[in-house]
Amino acid sequence: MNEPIRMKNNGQISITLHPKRKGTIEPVRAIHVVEEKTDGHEILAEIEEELHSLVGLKSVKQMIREIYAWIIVNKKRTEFGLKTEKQVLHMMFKGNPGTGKTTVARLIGKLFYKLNVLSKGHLIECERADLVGEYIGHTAQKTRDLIKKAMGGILFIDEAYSLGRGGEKDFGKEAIDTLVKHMEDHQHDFVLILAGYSREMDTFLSLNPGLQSRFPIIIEFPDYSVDELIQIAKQMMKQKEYVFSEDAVRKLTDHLIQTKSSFQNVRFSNGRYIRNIIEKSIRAQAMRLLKENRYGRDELVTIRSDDLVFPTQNQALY
Ligand SMILES: Nc1ncnc2c1ncn2[C@@H]1O[C@H](COP(=O)(O)OP(=O)(O)OP(=O)(O)O)[C@@H](O)[C@H]1O
Repeated sequence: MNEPIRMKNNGQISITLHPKRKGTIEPVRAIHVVEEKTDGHEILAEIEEELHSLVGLKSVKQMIREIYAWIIVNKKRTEFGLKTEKQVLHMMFKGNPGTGKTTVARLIGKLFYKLNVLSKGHLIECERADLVGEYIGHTAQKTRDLIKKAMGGILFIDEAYSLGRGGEKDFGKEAIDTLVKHMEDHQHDFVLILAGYSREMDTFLSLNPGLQSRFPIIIEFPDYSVDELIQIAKQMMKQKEYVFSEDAVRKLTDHLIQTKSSFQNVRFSNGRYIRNIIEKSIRAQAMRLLKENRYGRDELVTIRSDDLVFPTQNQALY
């Protein structure tokens, strides 16, 4: 984490400032304020490490690197008094459930905190019901309260298209208007991410033409391939200190091939589906071990093919 004041190798004192960050210090004449020279590389290394832990998402990773480069270069240009592009960082994430949208939003929060773009970098996740109220004025108040909580961080609205559901007369419109007002007034205090399924988000934007230009960064999250889903599964298992037997990997692969083909063009819930299988299978393994009364280390960590529990068709959807 950045310290507000740091002595550098060359004897200069660097102050890292953010207008809203607690404990920051106003620069005084005697102190030469310089931009951290090493920070950029350190942050990039940390970000690369985090990106590495995400399976697939090649174009998402590329986009994050571009945003990173854009912020750094803009900072450097400012130092030389050069013109910079207006840095609007509100974003739209389009993709099916479980494709990593929330995970990436959290990562972007961390990145912006490290780059001093946001003072806290936390994520406030919400959906229509959290924003929309029941009477005139209630929605604006609820929306404002959430924006307040998100100050210094990211306001992530899942299934954002549902705000446009009821048209002009719906309170969703009031929520959109309040959001738009605040994203202009507090442009540098929070980042708004609207997330949702691609098709619905496109319809939502076509019905609210003024919105599109306010979200210059649009990231598409594709469905994962079977190979990627297996990698995600192995990674989740590793984090929980479990492994699949070879048979279990084969059975899971076959199941995913079959499920994905039967869900073509429908919303398959990707990483969330995998997490579901793992949680259910861990419980099934525990029942088996109890029955067999076998508690060796290998037994405790291994999920066998007959431990695997697959969700029903409906659970695969959302
Ligand atoms: N690329 C990935 N690498 C590793 N794990 C992933 C990846 N994508 C998703 N996951 C895992 O899958 C699960 C669902 O991901 P996440 O909640 O980020 O998806 P989402 O797109 O926000 O879904 P939803 O909109 O349905 O909430 C999480 O447990 C997450 O850690």
